[in-house]
Amino acid sequence: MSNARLLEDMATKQAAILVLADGTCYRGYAFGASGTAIGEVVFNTGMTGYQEVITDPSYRGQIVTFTCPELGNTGVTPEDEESDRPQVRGVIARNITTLPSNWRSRQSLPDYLKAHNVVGIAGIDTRALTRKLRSLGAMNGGISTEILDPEALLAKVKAAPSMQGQNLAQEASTDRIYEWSDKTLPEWEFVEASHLTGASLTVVAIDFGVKRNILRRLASYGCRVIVVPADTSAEKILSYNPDGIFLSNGPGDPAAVTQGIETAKALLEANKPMFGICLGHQILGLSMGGDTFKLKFGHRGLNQPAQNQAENADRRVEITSQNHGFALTGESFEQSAAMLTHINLNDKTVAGLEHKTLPIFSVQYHPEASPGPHDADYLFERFVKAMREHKNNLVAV
Ligand SMILES: N[C@@H](CCC(=O)O)C(=O)O
Repeated sequence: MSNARLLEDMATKQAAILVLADGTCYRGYAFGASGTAIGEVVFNTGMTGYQEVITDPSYRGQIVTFTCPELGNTGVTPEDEESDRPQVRGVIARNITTLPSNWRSRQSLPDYLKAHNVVGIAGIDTRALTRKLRSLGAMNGGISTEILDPEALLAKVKAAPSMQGQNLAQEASTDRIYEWSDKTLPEWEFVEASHLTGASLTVVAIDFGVKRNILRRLASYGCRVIVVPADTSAEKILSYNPDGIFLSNGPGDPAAVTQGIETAKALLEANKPMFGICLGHQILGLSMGGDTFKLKFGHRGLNQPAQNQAENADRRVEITSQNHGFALTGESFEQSAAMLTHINLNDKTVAGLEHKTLPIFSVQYHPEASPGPHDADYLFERFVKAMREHKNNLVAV
């Protein structure tokens, strides 16, 4: 979109402002709901998948700015939601399309956000904003269509809590236990290889803010997936006699999810296959004696390189989908029960772990993609294999 068109849009549309905690103010125009949203401003560099990002529970409490220059082109499709509603506090875009071109779309992005009371601001140079966040670090910010005085909005931004120390997993979690069944899962999504069938395998998935595509990928192997709230006790989880336990992604600071960490510790004793993704990976790492820290600006995008450290993997690099602001400290595992299996090649942070003796492993990235590349999808197969082997061994004993 040309600058002239941008200026014209800004003249005809409702004004909105974005203020960062360092006092910088950006002016743009509103889309979605009117109002004010305050949260941690983080950038996502993916060129596709705005709908999956907006509905990903791991983004709770955050205002997401997209470097993708235009959002809304493919509208909103209910089957593509990663949860039942938008989870982000607010959306920052360079440009917004109000007339989607996609036969599957049921609603435009602005209408969807309006219906769910999510404030958006467009007309922002999101690439310049991203460069700023990269050099100064992710910080709180606010977008508003009603407080157009930058100083007044800045006061609200300054009063907002930092992401560090926030336990958001409980509020993102389910409040009831349910069995995942995806009536919309197409036939071709089921894995055909009979030796790998997950039929007769039961997985208990601890929901810290789970993305639907993870549950879909587990179900695609034929596993029975029982989803339980974040505060479910190890005893209750084990009462389902699961063949494997899955720890999901989720929002907030992993170190603050103390109950989840205690549960994971107790589950380690059960000697069952366990698999963790993102927050679930961090919680598993913390339960095995590791530490976490806050990254300067996080990893959120679809092209993060994770290198497999295993000898037999030949240092293969997986291009991965990521969304996290915290990470495990590599050194904290030197004396622990776990070892590092993957590292992020961009900054050498921990991207994967595995228990030295038990069938327990986890990754900081999102093998279910949605959006993103499928390089790491083999991890679901690995989990199903681990559960199958474990079950066969129990039968053989
Ligand atoms: N909330 C955690 C994990 C994110 C996730 O599970 O997607 C972080 O920002 O590091």
